[in-house]
Amino acid sequence: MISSKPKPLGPRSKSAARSTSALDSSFSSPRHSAPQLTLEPVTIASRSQHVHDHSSSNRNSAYSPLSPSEPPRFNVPVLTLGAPIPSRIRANPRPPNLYTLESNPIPPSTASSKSDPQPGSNVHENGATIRADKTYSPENQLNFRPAIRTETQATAQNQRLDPVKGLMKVLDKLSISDNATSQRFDYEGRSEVSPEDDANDVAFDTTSKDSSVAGTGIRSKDSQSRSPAKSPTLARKDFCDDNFDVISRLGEGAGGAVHKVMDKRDRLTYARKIITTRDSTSIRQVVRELTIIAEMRHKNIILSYGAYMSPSSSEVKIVMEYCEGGSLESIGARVQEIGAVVGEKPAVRIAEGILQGLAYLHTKRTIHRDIKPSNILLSREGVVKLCDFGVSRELVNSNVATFTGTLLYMAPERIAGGEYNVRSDVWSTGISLLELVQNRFPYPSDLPPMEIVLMITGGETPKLEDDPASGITWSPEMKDFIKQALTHDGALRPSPKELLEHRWIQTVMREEVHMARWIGQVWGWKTRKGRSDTSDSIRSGRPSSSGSRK
Ligand SMILES: Nc1ncnc2c1ncn2[C@@H]1O[C@H](COP(=O)(O)OP(=O)(O)OP(=O)(O)O)[C@@H](O)[C@H]1O
Repeated sequence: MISSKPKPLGPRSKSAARSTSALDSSFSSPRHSAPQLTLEPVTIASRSQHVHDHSSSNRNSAYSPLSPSEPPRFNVPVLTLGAPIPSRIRANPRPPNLYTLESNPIPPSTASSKSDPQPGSNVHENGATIRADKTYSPENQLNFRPAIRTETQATAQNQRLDPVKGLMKVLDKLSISDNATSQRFDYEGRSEVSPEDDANDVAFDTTSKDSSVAGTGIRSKDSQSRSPAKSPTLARKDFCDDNFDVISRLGEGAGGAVHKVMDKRDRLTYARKIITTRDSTSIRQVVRELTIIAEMRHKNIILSYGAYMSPSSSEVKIVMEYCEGGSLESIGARVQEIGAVVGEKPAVRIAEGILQGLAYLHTKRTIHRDIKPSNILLSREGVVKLCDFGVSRELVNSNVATFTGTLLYMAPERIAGGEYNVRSDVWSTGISLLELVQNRFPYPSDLPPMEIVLMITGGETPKLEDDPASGITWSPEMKDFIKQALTHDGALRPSPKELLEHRWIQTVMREEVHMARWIGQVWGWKTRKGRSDTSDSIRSGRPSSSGSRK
């Protein structure tokens, strides 16, 4: 028995990865033979703080930097845990967003002068080839439902140069319809699926009898807070600052902060994203985001309840469902913190949820364009919810060469400024998953952006590799899945729908995984009996009998 007292770790230090345990080991048969470790409670932020606040800023402040005497333990250039690290790479294994390049998709002047390409023809712009199945202009940015589109097009001349007017119109239309909370669509956008019918989607209701999540034995930590699904009377309501209590700060992105808020009128909890509209460009961005999210109804896409603009400020506030499970970024950090690893079964559920969400977006002619761990949320029941459509846009945006999103997760073709499509989101999914299961970013992280760009575009493709030192072995199917997702050539890379057919998804999805329990284990949520659900097998790294990592 090795006894290891956790040392203060850098945010993504790999020392924890050496003392791993499969987070799903309680309901799986791990293939790894991780050393048995006694992990003492880590000396970082309290568990309750993690449950309610997954902000990266909070998390970062909870960690101490590696002590100068302790060598960094994560690996370069890519994939094998434990290799030494060049001195040029600092201890922080993943930098913050290196940069996010944003630009207005079409300046009004350009838009008004541009002649619309014929559907089906190819548009060449800034080195990118775009299939112009549909044209993109500020006019249809301001629309979010087909019926309104026609009307808006009719008044396009008036609106083109008035983004504030367009924003107000979108805000006005955005409030959710009375029955929207009970309506979901499959990823083909065909059939409606109600949360009650969907066994995976027990989300939205922590109001039932005993505030526990169905079947999990996990009692809601915040029995006073409720999610909105079972309150049809309040499905449509007016949102304004006065009606909300801010409970905690969940995080902050480029656009603004996200808070957990509670509606004082009914004590329902939401996540509220603030976007500061400094100028017409950011207003256009907000309009784009609102336009996209207002259309989305899928269990793997964050549900938006409405938006409002504070009269006294230039802020737009988007009210959306609160995802108690946090982002993959916060989950990854937490998993590392407790000295565990994510097993294949939960990994496959997460992968499947992301791909279903992307496939659905594709049916809506949308690519996300900013898939990364902080934009992949999990509900309390462990259901994936893609969020942050601030930089996503319609597939046929004629200015697709606009270089947005986070560089680190960008597909090679995007970085190279070439043609891209929904398959670029698949690359970002592969990098995000690889980072999650390996507990480290797949590329050397503190390299100057240009060096990372060269690695990504130069074809240095990360792989999922076993970690013999920790006794971790991944299935060949999972390795192949990652390999397919990270196909360097965007044209050869599978689409989300194609990747859903991969045998790793197909086989492992058949196995039972209790994602609600898993996410409860990750965050150490209390069970009905009042004890933490972070089971002994997670803490100790106890290998299960058959030694499979699944
Ligand atoms: N609906 C939600 N429920 C719970 N947490 C959320 C929700 N939406 C966002 N968050 C948290 O807030 C953080 C900030 O979200 P946001 O979308 O503003 O920015 P980001 O994705 O982190 O960065 P950027 O927008 O700059 O790329 C996320 O990382 C996530 O942890």
